[in-house]
Amino acid sequence: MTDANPPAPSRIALKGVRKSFGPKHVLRGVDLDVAKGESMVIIGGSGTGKSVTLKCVLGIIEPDAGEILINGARATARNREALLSRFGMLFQGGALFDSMLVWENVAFRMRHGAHRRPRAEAREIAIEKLRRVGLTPETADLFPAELSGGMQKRVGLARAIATDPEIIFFDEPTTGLDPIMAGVINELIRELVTEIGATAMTITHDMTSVRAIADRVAMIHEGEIRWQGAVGELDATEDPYVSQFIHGRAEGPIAAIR
Ligand SMILES: Nc1ncnc2c1ncn2[C@@H]1O[C@H](COP(=O)(O)OP(=O)(O)OP(=O)(O)O)[C@@H](O)[C@H]1O
Repeated sequence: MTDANPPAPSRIALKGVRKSFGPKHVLRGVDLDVAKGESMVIIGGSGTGKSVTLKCVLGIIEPDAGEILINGARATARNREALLSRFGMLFQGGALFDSMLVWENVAFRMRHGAHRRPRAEAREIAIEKLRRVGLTPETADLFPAELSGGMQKRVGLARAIATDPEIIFFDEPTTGLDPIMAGVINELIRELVTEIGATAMTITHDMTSVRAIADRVAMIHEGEIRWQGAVGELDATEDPYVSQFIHGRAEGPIAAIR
C-alpha cells in the first residue's frame, strides 16, 4: 500500500557527512534534515564544525564522505552554480562590496548571472527590499562604509532576500551587534523567513538568536549532531551537553579549553 500523503522531501539533507583536515576529524558523520519551510539553527561551541558544515552545504568545502541533497538532488560541482543561484546568504561580517553603492550590493544577483534584470528594474527591487528591512530609499545611494554595523547587517539581509530565495543561510547573524540591535535583526530574520516561506539554516552560538529564529535546533559536538529537537524542547532536555551550552556553564561535559 502506498502512503497517500508521503512526507515532503527535505529541502536540505546531510547524510553521513565527514570532513577532516589532516589528522583533525572535524565532521565525523553529520546527519541532518531540514524540511521545506523550516528554520533550522545549528548550535555548538567554538571550533566544533558549524562553519565547516555550512561550507559543505554551500559547496565551498568538499566533504570526504557522505552526501548532501538539496531538494532531493545531490549537490555536485556540476550543478552547484544552479543550486547556489536559488540560495540567499547573509554572511557573518555582512560581506558587502565596499566599492559598490548600497543598492548595487542588494541588486548584485539581479545584475549578474542567468536571471539578469535591467538596471532600473533591479534598482527598484533593491529599494523595495531595503524598505522591507527598515532602510529608507536615501540609503540606496550611500556606500556601505557610510552605514552603522546594524544598517550594514540590514543591507546584507536585503541582499539575501533580493531574489526571493527558497533557501536562506545565516552565518552568525548577530555577530558584532549590540544586544538591542541583535534582537531587532533576529526578529527581522524570523519575519522575513516566514513571509517568504523560505527554508532557513542558521549557524550561531547566540542563544537569543536561537530562541528568536529557530523552529528546530541541532547541536553539533565532536563532529556529530549530538541533539536535535524543536526549539520548545530545548529547555526541557536532560542532555548534559545541551544544558551546559544553553546555560553557558563552564562546568560540564564540554571542555572549556579548545
Ligand atoms: N580550511 C581549513 N583548514 C584546516 N582546518 C580547518 C579549516 N576550516 C576549519 N578548520 C578547523 O575545523 C574546526 C572547526 O571549524 P569551524 O570553523 O567549523 O568551527 P565553528 O564551530 O564554526 O566555530 P566558531 O563558532 O568559533 O566559528 C576548527 O578546529 C578549525 O580550525
